Amino acid sequence: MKPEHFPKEIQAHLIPEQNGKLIYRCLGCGAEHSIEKLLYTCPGCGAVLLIYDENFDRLKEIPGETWHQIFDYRKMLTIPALKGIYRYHEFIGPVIPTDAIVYLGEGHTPVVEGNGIMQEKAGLRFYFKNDGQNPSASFKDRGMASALSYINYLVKSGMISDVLAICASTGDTSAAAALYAAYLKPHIKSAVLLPHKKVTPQQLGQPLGSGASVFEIPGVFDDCMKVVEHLADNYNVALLNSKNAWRILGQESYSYEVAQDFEYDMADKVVVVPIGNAGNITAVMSGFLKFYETGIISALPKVIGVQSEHANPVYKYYLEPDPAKREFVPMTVSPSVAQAAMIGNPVSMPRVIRLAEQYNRTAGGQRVFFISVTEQEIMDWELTANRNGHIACTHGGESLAGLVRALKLGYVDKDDVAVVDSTAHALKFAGFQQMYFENSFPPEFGVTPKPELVNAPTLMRPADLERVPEPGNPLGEADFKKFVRRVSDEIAATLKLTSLK
Ligand SMILES: N[C@@H](CCOP(=O)(O)O)C(=O)O
Repeated sequence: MKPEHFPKEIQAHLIPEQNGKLIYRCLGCGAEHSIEKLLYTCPGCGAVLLIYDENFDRLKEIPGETWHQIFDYRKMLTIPALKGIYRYHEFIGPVIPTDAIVYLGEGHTPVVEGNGIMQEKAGLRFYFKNDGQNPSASFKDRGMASALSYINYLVKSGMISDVLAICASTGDTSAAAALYAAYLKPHIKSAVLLPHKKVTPQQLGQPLGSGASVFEIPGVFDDCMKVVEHLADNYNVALLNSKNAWRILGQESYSYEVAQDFEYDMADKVVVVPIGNAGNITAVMSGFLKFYETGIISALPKVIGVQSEHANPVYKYYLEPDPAKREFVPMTVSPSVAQAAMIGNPVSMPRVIRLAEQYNRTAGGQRVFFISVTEQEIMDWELTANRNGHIACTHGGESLAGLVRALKLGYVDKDDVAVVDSTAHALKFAGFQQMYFENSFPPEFGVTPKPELVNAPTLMRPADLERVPEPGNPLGEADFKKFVRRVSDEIAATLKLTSLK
């Protein structure tokens, strides 16, 4: 549909204008800095930043119902720049002109309801939001679309050139960074730092395939992150981790989509996300707060942040009920099947502390909860979900395990409706499924397979057949007939099939 065919009152809002006045604000000293320079930490005190729109109040002048129509009508447009996360342009990057927006198919990921079996097992109605169906197969594409669109805008405006984008990664961020940077060739090149042997083969293949410079570093993600921070402080590089506040803006699209997916009715809703570097839960809280402040939603959903007990520094911080006594202690992580979240010192921790407090205060009571789950629970829930028609990754399993535990702890009510984040595609973490099926987990994971969740292929090679087909060496007609009949008979016997004759 063309803009002129939409209702008159919506036409004026349909194509967003370059607007807003964005600034970086320091979460430590409160100083404000211009966005014309790429900043990751406050030049004054070194604390992390968030981006605020000084003209945000103009968005409140549009009634909530009108915003619903704007976003709903934008769904029907065929303008690529507005097909992804920038459907919510006014909230994500109002300073970015539409011709600088990079769209690779990110966002608007499916929301798939758990079937009857799963809902009964979980104890409440829930949906998976499949962020593995983003272009690089994880939610990081939301943040990269935002960060790289902004960098593209700076390049197009002549403010920067020959950008070397760099990140540390447990595997998803690097795939997304390399993909978006490759699209913006030759202006942007990328380099990614990965902890050696701590990303899956699929994740290692992604930045290599996109042409990034890939560096494997001894240690864990937290060590890589320190190197990237050092590089960003001392060299001319663009840091693409979620320390870069533009990433957070893009990842807020997750909340906007959940709101739109549920017709902006967030009462009795629960949004469950795993926590690693903590950029995601930061963005989720920030996004819902912005929609609430502008009247687009009239209730704040509960937000549940889930961590594995092998990497749960955020959960441990919130174990202390008295906010004045809480102290954040980075932890040494142990091997985890939720490998992308194997992070002991999340860079966004100060943002989580700030936004969780604001979220609960705005809601008038506790709406943000933190849960820790075992490696066993993560694997069991992931495999159970996938046996019931989902494509959840281990982090999806972690989220679902967290939801079930939150229900038991009374944070969630059985009549609530939950949206569970599967942050990446199951295929990225297929190796953990294989370890489960083969009972080959190293002892430090603490995972023992449940026989009913184990699966393995059966080789059908009837012993009495002298010859079977081989590539490039087909059987003669008689041998082939025999082969088909014998293999069919064995499959039928194994599956106890009833004969039609
Ligand atoms: N899980 C992440 C770790 C880095 O997170 P980021 O959001 O700060 O980039 C990954 O996939 O690398």
